[in-house]
Amino acid sequence: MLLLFKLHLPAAVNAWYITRPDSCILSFAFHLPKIVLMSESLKIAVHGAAGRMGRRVVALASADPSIDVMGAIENDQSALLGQDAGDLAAVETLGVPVSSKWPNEADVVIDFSLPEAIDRCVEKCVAYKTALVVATTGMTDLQVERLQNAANTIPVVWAPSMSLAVNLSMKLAQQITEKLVNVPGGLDVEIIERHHRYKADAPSGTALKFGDMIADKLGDDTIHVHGREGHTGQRKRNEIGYHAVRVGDNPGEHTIVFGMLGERIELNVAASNRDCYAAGAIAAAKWLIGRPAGMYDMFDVLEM
Ligand SMILES: NC(=O)C1=CN([C@@H]2O[C@H](COP(=O)(O)OP(=O)(O)OC[C@H]3O[C@@H](n4cnc5c(N)ncnc54)[C@H](OP(=O)(O)O)[C@@H]3O)[C@@H](O)[C@H]2O)C=CC1
Ligand SMILES: O=C(O)C1=N[C@H](C(=O)O)C[C@H](O)C1
Repeated sequence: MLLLFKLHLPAAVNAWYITRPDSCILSFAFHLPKIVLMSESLKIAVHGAAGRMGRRVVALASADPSIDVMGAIENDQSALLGQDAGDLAAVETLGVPVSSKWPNEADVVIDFSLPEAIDRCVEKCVAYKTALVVATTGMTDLQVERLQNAANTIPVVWAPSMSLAVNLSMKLAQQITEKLVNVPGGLDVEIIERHHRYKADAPSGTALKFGDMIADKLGDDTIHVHGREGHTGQRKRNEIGYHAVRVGDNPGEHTIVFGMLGERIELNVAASNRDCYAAGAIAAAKWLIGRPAGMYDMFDVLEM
């Protein structure tokens, strides 16, 4: 029997190979990419599998015939340990129990967890040379540094929003800023984000990324101001203001206000449900397989 597999190499070599199964080398040593047998399903483990996002990833991934959801990782205190991940996600029973044990056979881990959970996830993925999609927001600078170090060893996609519409809007926001940065009378940029009442971090990772990308075009002296209260004095020319609204079950909405004297533009991007993020993370997982170690984002995945 012959098996087909695809090999992604750092250089311009990226081709289809044919080999016999008994001569397959499943992974190269340190720094080199895994070779994934394309005749097999992509083995995905979900970190934070019982959470709001984890359940949607399980639901969408289990409906994809090219994916085998083989791990559903949760914290060792979770009341949901042992429950079937498919049942929790309200799809078919998958025979994959929610567990705190790390599945060492995964090709990719998709993480939608919490900052307090991310370090172990990164360590395990490095230890097992597993590709990693990180969607968790609110990480500390040190955690980001650790993730960046991990990307020297494994391929990582890291983005505060996996949504196509959000990533496109980020590019549009940069273009708008570029066009308006020197407008007579000056430009005021404010970012309003709205999320569900359960969200733990503020402002959203997405709002911060919008702010960073806009600041790139505004200039190095940009000041990031989080909310306003009291006798604040006049707004400074070089501020970006952030406002975090927490209401009901909003799955995520961002409005970037570009205010000028006499007119304004509001760029609004809103999710109707969480599937835009789950689908984006699954696309990132597929894209990541076979890539060399490195830090990637959704602009890479979406080729923007
Ligand atoms: N990049 C993107 O596109 C998106 C990112 N997000 C981000 O994803 C993260 C998760 O969001 P959401 O699903 O709403 O949050 P949830 O709180 O619903 O889910 C987080 C899950 O992680 C679990 N968890 C806690 N500790 C650990 C651990 N040590 N190991 C494994 N799992 C653990 C939690 O379990 P328990 O409840 O028992 O603590 C919970 O089930 C947030 O940071 C959010 O901002 C969300 C949407 C889109
Ligand atoms: O917690 C959420 O829900 C979301 N978090 C992400 C963020 O902080 O940017 C992405 C999305 O907006 C939903």
